[in-house]
Amino acid sequence: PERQWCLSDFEIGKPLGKGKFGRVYVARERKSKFVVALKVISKEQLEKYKIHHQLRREMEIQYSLKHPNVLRLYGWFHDSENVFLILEYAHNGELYKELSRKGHFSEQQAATYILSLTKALAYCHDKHVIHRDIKPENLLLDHEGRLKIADFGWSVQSRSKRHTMCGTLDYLAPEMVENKAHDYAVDNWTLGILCYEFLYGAPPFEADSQVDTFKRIMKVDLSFPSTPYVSSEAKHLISRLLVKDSSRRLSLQRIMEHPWIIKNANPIGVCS
Ligand SMILES: CC[C@@H](NC(=O)c1cc2[nH]nc(NC(=O)c3ccc(N4CCN(C)CC4)cc3)c2s1)c1ccccc1
Repeated sequence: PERQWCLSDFEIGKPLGKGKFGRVYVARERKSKFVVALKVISKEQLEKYKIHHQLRREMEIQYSLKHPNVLRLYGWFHDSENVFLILEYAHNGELYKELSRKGHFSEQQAATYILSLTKALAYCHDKHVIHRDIKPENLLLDHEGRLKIADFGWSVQSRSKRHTMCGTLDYLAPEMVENKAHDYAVDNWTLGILCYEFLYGAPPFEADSQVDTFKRIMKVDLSFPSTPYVSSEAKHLISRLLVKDSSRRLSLQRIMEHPWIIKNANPIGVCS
């Protein structure tokens, strides 16, 4: 069976990030010198926010997923105060930092990331997992610049549960904004949002207030700026994903076969 880990097995390095629940540090396993990311969640927080079931689901889901574009969960352990998740280390950090640094991605870079995401989501949906919280903050880059989906804190095993979402509305599909039962197609909508944001540098329904974003999502108030230049194939793909009726959104399979993806994406998932 998997060996039992404990904190003294690791040398803890610098903090990598802070989420609503917990913090992540780079760490190195002493014997193998293998570098990981250690996510620490205090048991006090688990009690306070009653997120045991969410954490358990995140662990079970992420532990079972083994895909090149999904961040691995290698194991976990706990001590008297904390629960520790031993996660794959993504050496190049958060994709959104690269996006804000570059302003927007080239069509090749954007298509490569969208293809990686689509393959990862097809794999997750195959295992009846809906991530539901795909946004640039949850996308990491490994040492080769390969995209990794992280933080399955909001994912569910196919049955859609009622829950309150926190954070930005920008990525929420209409059925989630309306808190209707939703299905896998929410992730397809989000792919449309991300494709737009990768190419233009901002999400399509951004507004000054949450209420206005809400209204723009419900109206699917989509428009394409004249700069930067974006090909009509890219706009076609985005328009076939940002569709209110979830049953009419382009399927993951059809995204992989879309002319813009075929023409621009690097199939090995890494751009030169
Ligand atoms: C996605 C959020 C989630 N994060 C994880 O689970 C995370 C899991 C995981 N594995 N590897 C990571 N790597 C980094 O965070 C990272 C950040 C910056 C880096 N660089 C800075 C710039 N430099 C030029 C190159 C190196 C390198 C690695 C993270 S974050 C989370 C959830 C709850 C609490 C905290 C964090």
